[in-house]
Amino acid sequence: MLIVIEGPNGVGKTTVAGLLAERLRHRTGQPVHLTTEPTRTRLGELLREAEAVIHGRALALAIAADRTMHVEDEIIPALDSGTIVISDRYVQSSLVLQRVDAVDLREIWSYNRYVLQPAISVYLVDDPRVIATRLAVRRRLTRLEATGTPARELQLYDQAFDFLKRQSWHQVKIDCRNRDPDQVVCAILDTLTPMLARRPAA
Ligand SMILES: Nc1ncnc2c1ncn2[C@@H]1O[C@H](COP(=O)(O)OP(=O)(O)OP(=O)(O)O)[C@@H](O)[C@H]1O
Ligand SMILES: Cc1cn([C@H]2C[C@H](O)[C@@H](COP(=O)(O)O)O2)c(=O)[nH]c1=O
Repeated sequence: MLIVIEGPNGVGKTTVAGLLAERLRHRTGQPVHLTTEPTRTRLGELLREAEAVIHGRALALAIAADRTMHVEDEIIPALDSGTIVISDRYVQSSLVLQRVDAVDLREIWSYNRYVLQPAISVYLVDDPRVIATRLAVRRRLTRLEATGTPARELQLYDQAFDFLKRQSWHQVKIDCRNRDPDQVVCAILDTLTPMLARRPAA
């Protein structure tokens, strides 16, 4: 089962993905692999380092190439061995961040349309003012964080959510307002329960 965690910069994806991995290991007794995009491969690390200078279409293509390798070399082998995979960011991130970088939504989709559909894409939302307060205390913002605003990102994420719905993606939108990370993870687990029940026992 591939679960992806999406949402604007600073909404809590990394925090929630880590906690969710722990809870799922405990609840299912099955192996859980936590991963991220850009990946921790040489290409992914290069993209993180070079995000300030690679932009627009070139970045969209490079991110899609990193994702393709991620799926083929890391995600599918883990799924094939019965492991639950959680990815911190996936396609919805591209449908937002590359748009912030002035690439058209349909063009971004054309670079991503053949990737593996996740079992569920979890979109985290919060009050843009709360997110802005979190970003304000960061020592350094990435180029794309500095270019967009939480309110604009949320607007683009909503559009990407609707777009992916039309592509028949299984998605859920989780409202994180006034919820601590534990409560957010409980809300995600509630939506995963029927899917987990259909998995063979460990
Ligand atoms: N539900 C929550 N309530 C309060 N604080 C939270 C919550 N979730 C995350 N945080 C805090 O918000 C900050 C940003 O969280 P995190 O790094 O997980 O966000 P992110 O979405 O992964 O950000 P980015 O995309 O920029 O990497 C952290 O300091 C984290 O402890
Ligand atoms: C998956 C994905 C990532 N990016 C860029 C945006 C940021 O510079 C980094 C992600 O860093 P974070 O610590 O997770 O905030 O990668 C992108 O432009 N498009 C994508 O699809």
